[in-house]
Amino acid sequence: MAQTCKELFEGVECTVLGNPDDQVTGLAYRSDAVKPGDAFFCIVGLSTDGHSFAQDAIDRGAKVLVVERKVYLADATDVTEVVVKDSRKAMARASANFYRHPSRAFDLVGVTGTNGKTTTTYLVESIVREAGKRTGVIGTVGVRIGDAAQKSSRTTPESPDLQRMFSDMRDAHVDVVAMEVSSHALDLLRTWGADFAVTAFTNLTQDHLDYHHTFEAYFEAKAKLFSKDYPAKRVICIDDAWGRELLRRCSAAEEAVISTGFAQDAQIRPVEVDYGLGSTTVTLDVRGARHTFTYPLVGAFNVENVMTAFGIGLQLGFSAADIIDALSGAGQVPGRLERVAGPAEAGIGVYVDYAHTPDALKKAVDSIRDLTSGRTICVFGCGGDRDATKRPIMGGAALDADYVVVTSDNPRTEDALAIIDDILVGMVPGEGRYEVEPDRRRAIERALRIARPGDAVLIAGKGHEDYQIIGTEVHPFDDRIVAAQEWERIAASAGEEA
Ligand SMILES: CC(=O)N[C@H]1[C@@H](OP(=O)(O)OP(=O)(O)OC[C@H]2O[C@@H](n3ccc(=O)[nH]c3=O)[C@H](O)[C@@H]2O)O[C@H](CO)[C@@H](O)[C@@H]1O[C@H](C)C(=O)N[C@@H](C)C(=O)N[C@H](CCC(=O)O)C(=O)O
Ligand SMILES: Nc1ncnc2c1ncn2[C@@H]1O[C@H](COP(=O)(O)OP(=O)(O)OP(=O)(O)O)[C@@H](O)[C@H]1O
Ligand SMILES: N[C@H](CCC[C@H](N)C(=O)O)C(=O)O
Ligand SMILES: [Mg+2]
Repeated sequence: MAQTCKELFEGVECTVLGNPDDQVTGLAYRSDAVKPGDAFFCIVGLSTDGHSFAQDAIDRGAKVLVVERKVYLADATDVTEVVVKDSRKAMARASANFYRHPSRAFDLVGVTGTNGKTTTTYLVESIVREAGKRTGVIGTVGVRIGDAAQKSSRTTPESPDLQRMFSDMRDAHVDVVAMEVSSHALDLLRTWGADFAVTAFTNLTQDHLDYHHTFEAYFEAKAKLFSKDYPAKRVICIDDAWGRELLRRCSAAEEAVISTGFAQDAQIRPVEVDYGLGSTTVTLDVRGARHTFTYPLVGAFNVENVMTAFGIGLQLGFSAADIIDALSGAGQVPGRLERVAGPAEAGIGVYVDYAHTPDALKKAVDSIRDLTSGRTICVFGCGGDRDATKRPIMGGAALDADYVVVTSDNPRTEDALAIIDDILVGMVPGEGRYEVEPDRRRAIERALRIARPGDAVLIAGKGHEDYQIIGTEVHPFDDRIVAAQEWERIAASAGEEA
């Protein structure tokens, strides 16, 4: 794929210093990833300034530099400089231009909110597939085109990566792409220039205050997906005040909105819910029509996700009957209340879940506790180099369980014990109902040893992750595998003792 500078920057306000007919063969935003013929975007970042890597990019063969200020490289006369106001915005638009607006070739669904994005995109995927259509999925668990999966290091990739994925999906004749849109992505313009058919909101509770600083700024980042920058049909869960505010804004703009939630005035709302251990039966009122069905997800929060997915399905033009068939047969979302098989035979429910925010942890613990006859034991920790203010609140939320083993998540470059100290600040009223075991494998073992038939163990925070980041090293670690291994060891030693 190659384009002239002129084609690449169509629609971008810019000054081209050099030859506008120069051919660009690729896009890069990290100097060490530059290939000969690339355009390199110099981005003023949060920790460093991409302009200072311009020479490195040229040394690696960059043909075009996109800059917010001229870098005047003395020995780079054959390099074209494109001066723009905002490198990120220019990068997003140029990426869409470079791949020739692939998101116009399918229906793009964007799901945002603090929790529930991954789950909702998986449910949307089931709905589309049930109708015999092709899907693409982009999010925390990875990228999928039909059944072909790729790993991805971001929930929402940077714009050149995102548009390349869209282009691959267009080539695969995908009909609908369901993607998660993180608040970082909206703030950093990763989805700028993408054409959405439907955008959906799940909820807003505390997370990422290290990045956004205030709740209002966090909300306004999410709200961008519902602004005139992203015209689309909308689905909004109105169970919190932020969803209601979005509904107000979209209704004022006379947009096609479906509201969902437990709220009495939601257009899709539950009339009756019967929560089971492995499934839930719900009667939904869908704009006046009643539908009763059973689907294989548990917990009240998943009722919200199911309703949001239902709304997205309707906005995409699928019938209620097809949506219900799909939701009834939806598969397990990896690492979301995923049951570990071994202990189940001994009457102990062990669940791995990705709850890594206060609201998610509270809801996950409460959902398990409500379904368990015995005690609920929770193992969790908090990630390092991320919002530290959520740690004590998560400590308090975990105490909804009968017993808690506080451990490490991904400490990253922070001291694991210091993170645990932050968590314990919120656990004072729970004196005697928790213990600390910083080694995550030992903590999981400990919880499994404490559990008796009828009890449940919730291992929270890492869900589908198959690694643990300690310092800057990435070690293999998968809660589901570790729990199965530790259970096997415990069961074997119990067998020997008997
Ligand atoms: C907070 C955040 O999102 N930061 C993103 C941001 O980094 P930054 O502004 O700090 O960039 P920087 O390090 O100052 O560098 C400035 C520029 O110089 C470039 N550079 C830097 C070094 C070098 O040697 N050469 C070089 O060219 C960088 O590529 C960058 O373009 O821009 C970079 C690319 O330009 C991203 O890689 C980076 O994501 C970092 C790695 C990250 O961890 N992001 C996470 C928090 C994130 O986005 N998470 C959300 C999930 C949220 C959720 O669902 O819970 C996600 O969507 O994944
Ligand atoms: N609608 C919801 N409301 C509150 N908590 C939820 C909801 N849906 C899921 N959760 C909880 O949040 C965890 C993460 O769910 P999911 O992965 O679907 O969310 P996400 O928004 O994609 O998260 P991330 O920001 O990490 O991408 C689940 O494991 C569960 O504990
Ligand atoms: N998308 C989330 C993932 C957190 C998962 C948790 N295991 C951690 O490492 O903190 C984030 O970047 O905040
Ligand atoms: Mg996700």
